Amino acid sequence: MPASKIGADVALARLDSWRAVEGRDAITKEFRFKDFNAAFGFMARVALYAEKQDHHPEWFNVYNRVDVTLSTHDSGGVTDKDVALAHFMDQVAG
Ligand SMILES: C[C@H](O)[C@H](O)[C@H]1CNC2=NC(N)=NC(=O)C2=N1
Repeated sequence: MPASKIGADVALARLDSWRAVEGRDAITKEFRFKDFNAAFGFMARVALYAEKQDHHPEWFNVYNRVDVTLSTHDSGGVTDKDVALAHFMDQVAG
């Protein structure tokens, strides 16, 4: 049973410094770290959480930068699962 869609606007009201994606029901944030090691450590921790939650980010990494987009593919938009993953990412990023 896919999670029910809440939409980007509701999700953004529960989060800090995430943004809506143009033309798609998704949320996005650019994380910056001191170096590649720190960026990859962030991705490694998030990856384990994502796997445990069976809910995975769309992300791009170059050096100390990790650009993240979250949406629930099975539900066709943003759900509570994306909010939970976004909160976890913000905690890990510090
Ligand atoms: C089969 C597997 O449970 C599903 O494909 C999961 C995997 N991870 C997922 N991640 C995200 N972001 N959205 C999904 O709908 C989703 N579905």
